[in-house]
Amino acid sequence: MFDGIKNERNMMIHYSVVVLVVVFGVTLKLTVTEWGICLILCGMVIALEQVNTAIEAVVDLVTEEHKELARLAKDTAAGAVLVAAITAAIVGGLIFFPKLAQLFGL
Ligand SMILES: Nc1ncnc2c1ncn2[C@@H]1O[C@H](COP(=O)(O)OP(=O)(O)OP(=O)(O)O)[C@@H](O)[C@H]1O
Repeated sequence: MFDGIKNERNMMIHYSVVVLVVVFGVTLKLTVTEWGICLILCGMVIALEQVNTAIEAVVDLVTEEHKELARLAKDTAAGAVLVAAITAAIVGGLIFFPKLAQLFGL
């Protein structure tokens, strides 16, 4: 599951965010639907990070030369993780910000 320092660091960041989501989710009393959405998004980001790691490994296995297709494969896989992470952050904000604002009376 954890391969390489950078990938291990990325996974630790993802799992730290999951812990924060669970802590804030319990504190702010998310509904079942909100829990479902948050868990799907967390799972999507972590799964895509694993696919990204797999694609990097396969590319490095196939060639160590500098090739356009290798660059395309790695950058597209990394881009997929980024798109998922940005989507998760936006949807997480839509769920958590109104509850936080209400909690702090804003
Ligand atoms: N064989 C290659 N041919 C062409 N470009 C490459 C190749 N290997 C890596 N690159 C380029 O260098 C960047 C960094 O490659 P590296 O193998 O270090 O991936 P990485 O930093 O672990 O990836 P990421 O940060 O996207 O998860 C890639 O995103 C890609 O643009």
